[in-house]
Amino acid sequence: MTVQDKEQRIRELIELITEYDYHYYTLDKPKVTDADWDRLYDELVRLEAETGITLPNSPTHRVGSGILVDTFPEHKHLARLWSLDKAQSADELREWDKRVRKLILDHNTKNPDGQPLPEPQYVLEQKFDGLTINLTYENGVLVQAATRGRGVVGESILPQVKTIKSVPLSIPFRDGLIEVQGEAIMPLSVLAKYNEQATETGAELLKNARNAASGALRQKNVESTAKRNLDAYLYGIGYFEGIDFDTHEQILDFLRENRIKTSSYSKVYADIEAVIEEIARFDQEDHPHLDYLIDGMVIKINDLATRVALGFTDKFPRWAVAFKFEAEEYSTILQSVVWDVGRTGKITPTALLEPVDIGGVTVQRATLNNWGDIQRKGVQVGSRIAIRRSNDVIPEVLFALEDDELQTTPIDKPEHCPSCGSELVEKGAHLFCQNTDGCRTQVVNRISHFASRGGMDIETFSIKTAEQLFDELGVSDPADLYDSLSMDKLLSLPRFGEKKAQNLLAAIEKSKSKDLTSFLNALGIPNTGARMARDLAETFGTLERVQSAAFEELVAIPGFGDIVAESITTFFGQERIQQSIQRMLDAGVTPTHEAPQIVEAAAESPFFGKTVVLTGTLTTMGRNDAKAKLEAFGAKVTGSVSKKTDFVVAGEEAGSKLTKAQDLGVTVLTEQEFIALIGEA
Ligand SMILES: NC(=O)c1ccc[n+]([C@@H]2O[C@H](COP(=O)([O-])OP(=O)(O)OC[C@H]3O[C@@H](n4cnc5c(N)ncnc54)[C@H](O)[C@@H]3O)[C@@H](O)[C@H]2O)c1
Ligand SMILES: [Zn+2]
Repeated sequence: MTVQDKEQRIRELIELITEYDYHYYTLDKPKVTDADWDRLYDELVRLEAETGITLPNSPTHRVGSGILVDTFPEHKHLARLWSLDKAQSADELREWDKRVRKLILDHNTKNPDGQPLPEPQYVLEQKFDGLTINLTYENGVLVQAATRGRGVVGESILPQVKTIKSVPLSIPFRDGLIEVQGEAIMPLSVLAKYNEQATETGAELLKNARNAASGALRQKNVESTAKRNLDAYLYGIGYFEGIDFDTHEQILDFLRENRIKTSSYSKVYADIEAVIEEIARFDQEDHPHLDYLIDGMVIKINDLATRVALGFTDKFPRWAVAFKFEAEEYSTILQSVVWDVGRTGKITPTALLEPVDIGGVTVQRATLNNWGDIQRKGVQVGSRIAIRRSNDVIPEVLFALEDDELQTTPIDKPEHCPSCGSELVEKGAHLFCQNTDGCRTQVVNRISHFASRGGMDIETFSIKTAEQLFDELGVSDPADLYDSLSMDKLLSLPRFGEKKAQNLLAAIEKSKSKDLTSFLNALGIPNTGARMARDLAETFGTLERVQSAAFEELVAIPGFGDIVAESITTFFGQERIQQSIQRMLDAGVTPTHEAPQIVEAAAESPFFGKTVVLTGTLTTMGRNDAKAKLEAFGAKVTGSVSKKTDFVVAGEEAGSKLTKAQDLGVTVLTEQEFIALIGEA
């Protein structure tokens, strides 16, 4: 590239980034994923460094979007807000640490008579991904709340911020003026619930938690903001008078004393290697369990005098750096859609993608959930789409990115089952094949699920076995496994020797004594996962009682909504299912439930007969241990908080469940209180 080419590219990049920033910051409707944006931005930074050219409108010298809409009044921040320098790798963090130490050394050498700056201590925090907010408290009263905007001037969104219940409207500190900085976020559970409802009502989906938070706070109509149930974490004080601080830790303590919500996670290290280690641990162990979005972690120098000495570039402080986690959202082109039929007859679409590299893995498929989802997400063949990275399941198509230059065509709605060709029926968002016993793929999926590990765990049974049994022996119902297979029949099958047949029959025989939870899970009740199968077994104790459970009894189980309860009653109401179950029982299947062993002193325990929810990270004993202990004391441990919950045990970083418990007035125990009550035993 010649210098002219580079300058040309710089202009292009500035234009693109400016356009994307407008969509991201001002409209809350990103045109590209963060990963795409970061790539362009990094390219711009590199070209500017190579050429020494920085145009006056370059985003590399500016905080935020630069565009404020006139919907909201302006607020001039008392102390400017900044962007953060970024590190993508451990080595980049080491370089940053070196720079910091050199700056400190230089400062101390140049000022031999002054108070020398101490060796750096690093505070490690989570980098919340939402909308930056700056709260002004004047003599104890919240008088202003603003977005970051351009850093110097933001938008005043006080009425909107007041809808966030954890933001105190007044604080005990009444002796001056302070500005508290933080991030407003939408909890992931709130987002999921919102989108679930939007799916039912056909309303527009929220794309992700960041845009949702940002969009909600920039609603003119405060009632709409309130409905979004936002939360906020505050992590710093920019401007202060009437009080003084020496360290960041003191600031955090002050915030907590003033009942301002801070993250309970912040750790201090003297050494960058320890920081790097902890970041890796956190990303592995804690990150997946958070109920809010974070896009990385922030490392800040603890000592405030050092911060003043190190100062700022025109964009970010030299005393802090953000370690960015690998992006969650990536973009690619949707090339076509293939349809499959699952064990319940549900027809599911899979998107075939232009291959995209996600963390070293080439991804070519993503799930689209169902026909209704395709409509709502507005994706078409040829669309540029955002997909979400996930570690163990195939990625999900999130939404179509706006790109006017692409030729797209609507996705055809299938009329016939891809496996058996029978006509499909539309129910809500889903399409169904109703050829329950004759649809090969459907039957094979159903029987394989029945025999799988989480179900009846029939050893040696595979998809191949299910196919063979269906094709050659007409096995289409799980009950057929128990009352219509024989040695002779199996031996008549191709590739079935005596040994193999014997093993299969023995495994089937063994499965007859599987417990009730496994049996219920094996049946594959629609919308009812393994956890719910267990809840059913624990609540009702016997198969007959589960089969005859009424809708009201089912919705009373914590975590069971209308849809689940309805699915269960409908399922057991079907004659086909009743007959199948009866045949299995006649053949000697005995699905029974054993209640957990209760310790002798249980009746005296405060947890006896109570419903308990565990949330957050328990540091002294793992959640599984805690659960086992509680059950031994006759408690029921459930997954979600409702009015029926008696106790919530909140460990570190407890999220929405804790908030919900507080809202409902459920007794909340800290880990220490819990351990005191349960006894060390
Ligand atoms: N997709 C798009 O179109 C698009 C457009 C623009 C920007 N972006 C994304 O935004 C990023 C740049 O955004 P930015 O400059 O707004 O933010 P940044 O990444 O520079 O981070 C600064 C912000 O981090 C927040 N933060 C969260 N937790 C914090 C903590 N514990 N301590 C201190 N600060 C904390 C602060 O509110 C602060 O405003 C890019 O990397 C890109 O991924 C995407
Ligand atoms: Zn079919």
